[in-house]
Amino acid sequence: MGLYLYGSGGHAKVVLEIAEVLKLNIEGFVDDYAENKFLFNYPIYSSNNSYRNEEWIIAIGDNSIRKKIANKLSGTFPTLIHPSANISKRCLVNEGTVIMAGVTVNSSVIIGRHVILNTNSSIDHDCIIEDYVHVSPNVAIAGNVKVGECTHLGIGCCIIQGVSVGRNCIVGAGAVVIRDVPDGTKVVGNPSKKI
Ligand SMILES: CC(=O)SCCNC(=O)CCNC(=O)[C@H](O)C(C)(C)COP(=O)(O)OP(=O)(O)OC[C@H]1O[C@@H](n2cnc3c(N)ncnc32)[C@H](O)[C@@H]1OP(=O)(O)O
Repeated sequence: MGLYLYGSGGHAKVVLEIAEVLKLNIEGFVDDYAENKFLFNYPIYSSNNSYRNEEWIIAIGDNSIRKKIANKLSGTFPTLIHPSANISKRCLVNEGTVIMAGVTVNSSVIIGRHVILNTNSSIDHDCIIEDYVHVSPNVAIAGNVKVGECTHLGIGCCIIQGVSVGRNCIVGAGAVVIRDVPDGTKVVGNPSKKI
């Protein structure tokens, strides 16, 4: 049984390289919208093929699409952790989550299902990162922060300790979050404000 990557876009290319460095048995990609039949010599299949209890990584950056696909796929969802990531032995990483090169996760953190911890992001002690969150490259999250389901933290933003960011939020690139962010809010700037 091999691993299928659902999606064949830019994010999937980066996920592929983690699977390769981990020497996993990669079957190929699944993408109904791909223009080509292959990506880097791996086949791109249709989602209409018959799949039985396969291993999947949903390699799509958009949180709501990732959630939708997770809810319709059956099989197993491994976690992919790049060997250069520095993950505390006292944290919990749930199924389907991808952790990219250079990420740091410190003690007592809980990471949900199908989360993306993108390149060089840093998550400090006692944080809770809920399902389907995307933490973009170079994000810095201080201790005791909570990030709600499906929230996107934009590239290079930072969040001070103890703050709670709600569900379905967007934190803009480079934002500095110093206060709680309610569910469904888009914030930008330093200090971050709703737009
Ligand atoms: C590996 C990867 O590629 S991972 C993906 C990484 N990508 C990201 O992190 C993208 C993050 N996205 C952003 O920062 C976006 O700008 C968003 C989502 C915050 C806003 O996007 P939109 O809703 O389309 O807003 P829009 O571009 O219309 O801007 C609205 C206003 O907010 C301002 N604004 C937008 N983003 C930011 C930002 N990051 N910081 C400060 N101000 C911003 C704009 O200048 C504009 O201000 P104005 O009305 O005074 O002209």
